Amino acid sequence: MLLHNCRRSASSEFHHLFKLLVPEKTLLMKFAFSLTVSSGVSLCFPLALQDIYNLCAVPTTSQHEIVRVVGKWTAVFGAGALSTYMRRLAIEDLSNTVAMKMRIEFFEDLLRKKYQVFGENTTGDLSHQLNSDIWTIAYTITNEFSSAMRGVAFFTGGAGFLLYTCPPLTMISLFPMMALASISKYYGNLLRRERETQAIYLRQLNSFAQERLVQIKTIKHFTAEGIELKKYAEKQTKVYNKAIDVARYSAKHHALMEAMGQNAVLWCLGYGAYLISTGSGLSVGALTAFAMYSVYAGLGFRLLASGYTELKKAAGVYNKILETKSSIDDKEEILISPTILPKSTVGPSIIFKNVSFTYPGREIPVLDNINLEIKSGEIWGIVGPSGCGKSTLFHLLTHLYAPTSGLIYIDNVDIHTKPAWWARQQISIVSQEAPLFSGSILDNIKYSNPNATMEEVIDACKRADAYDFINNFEDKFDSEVGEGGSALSGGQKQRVAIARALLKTPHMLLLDEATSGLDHQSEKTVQGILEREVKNRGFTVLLISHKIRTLKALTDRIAVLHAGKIIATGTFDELKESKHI
Ligand SMILES: Nc1ncnc2c1ncn2[C@@H]1O[C@H](COP(=O)(O)OP(=O)(O)OP(=O)(O)O)[C@@H](O)[C@H]1O
Repeated sequence: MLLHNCRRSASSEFHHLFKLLVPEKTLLMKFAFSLTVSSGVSLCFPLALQDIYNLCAVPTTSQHEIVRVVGKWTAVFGAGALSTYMRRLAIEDLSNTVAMKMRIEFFEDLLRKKYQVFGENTTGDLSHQLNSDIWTIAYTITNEFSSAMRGVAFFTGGAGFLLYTCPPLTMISLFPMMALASISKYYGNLLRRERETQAIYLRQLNSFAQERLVQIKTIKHFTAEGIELKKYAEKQTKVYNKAIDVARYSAKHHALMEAMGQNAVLWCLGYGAYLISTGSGLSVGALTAFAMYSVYAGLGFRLLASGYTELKKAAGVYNKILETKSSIDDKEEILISPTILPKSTVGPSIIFKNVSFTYPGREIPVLDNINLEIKSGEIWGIVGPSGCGKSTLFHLLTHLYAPTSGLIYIDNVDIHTKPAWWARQQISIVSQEAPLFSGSILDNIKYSNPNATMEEVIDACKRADAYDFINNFEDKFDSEVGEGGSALSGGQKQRVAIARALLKTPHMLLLDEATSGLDHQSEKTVQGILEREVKNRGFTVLLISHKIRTLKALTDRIAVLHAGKIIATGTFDELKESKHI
């Protein structure tokens, strides 16, 4: 019963895996055809040897006969070489096609994943799955599958020939193969378990390295290179030790397989020699072909066994990918080609009604029964001590998370009755980090509006006070910003981020401590830009700031948050009077 279940689960695992090949019908047909021909031709090799040996055994053989036999087999092996070429090409095409399609589909799945479920996997883990794991699967279901199929052909062809020509000899050469079967099964299971652990260690190493390289500046600031190197070396040693365990089992497996395979031939030849010596009628040519077929049968068995082990491993890796893939509930609708909204004359109203929120996996609510009514085009300040939930309010408005209870309205529309992009499309957010992508300044600015004209880009840059410094760069708008914008100063990065936010023609502007990471001069510049833009109105503004000057100069009203609750709302002067700010 247990065995039956194991077989059933292995076949359903493989079924999942091979479904990946189904769409590639043309390539599969090329592959199947070339595999059949090349395996068939390989199986003929011992027959060719048998022919030649038999010619040698007859001293009166004519030269013409030798040329004819050699010519016939040369043509057969020529066709075999052609089919091997086709098979290799079809396999490579298949693996790369499967990997390409899987990667695009997986990447799309990641982009569709709701932000709130994203945090369950580290980025290192995801990029390992996207690159390495998908390649392992694509490679295995093509290359290893091809080897396993050749194994089937060699084993059945070889064993069939043996049985047909001399059953007693067959029993002798197949006996070591029975031993091989149980050895392979034992080591196959052991290796699969060990390799799974090895893959986990490798992923941990990958995630660690990726995070450290992203944070290289922090490492340098804390002169922590030595500590990080030690940690990396420890993790790498764990990977190495596991790899050696795997290698040890694998080496034992191969050594036993080799010894058994050689013994199969040796015992078979020995017994064959005995049969010839007893005058049984067995020819030297037939014995040679027989010995070669027993090699084929052994080799076929070996290919089949290792193909099976590798396919099981790939099935495990594929299961992990299927687990990472989002369920329907974890996905959100995405815009394939973003549409830019027309400029609004006045921004929308925003209402938070009895909104409470607890982060997934946490128990204590971060926001507790928030009620806020922001009128169309108003500028609101959000203030409160660190950790009181100010940024979380923005996360809910931009639909990155859904409230645990309560409703959020934009222009009297409950945002959760709309796809997530509906709210995001109307919002531009400028935060402390100014996250940029590697690429040119122009790429980064047009990120919010890929169809913008150069005039619109220049206008946004002028409004963001970025035009002059961009123009002073040697490559102007084509200048590279470096990874994460590392080739720009903090103030320049922030101004590029503001230009990008403005080019989107937002209906709502969310400013999250947009100037707090800057030096005094840059802060003054960026502050000035924001004051100018915010005063221009045309959008509703929510701004998180600790700066009294900003709050006084810009806001119509302010909400004071404390431990996730709104404890006061009013104008700057009212709140000053009541000593809330
Ligand atoms: N992704 C998250 N998962 C779990 N808890 C989180 C997450 N993000 C924030 N928190 C917690 O929620 C609380 C509010 O965080 P939030 O970033 O909203 O505070 P804030 O008022 O903006 O703080 P600051 O002024 O320091 O930026 C904090 O206690 C924080 O630890």
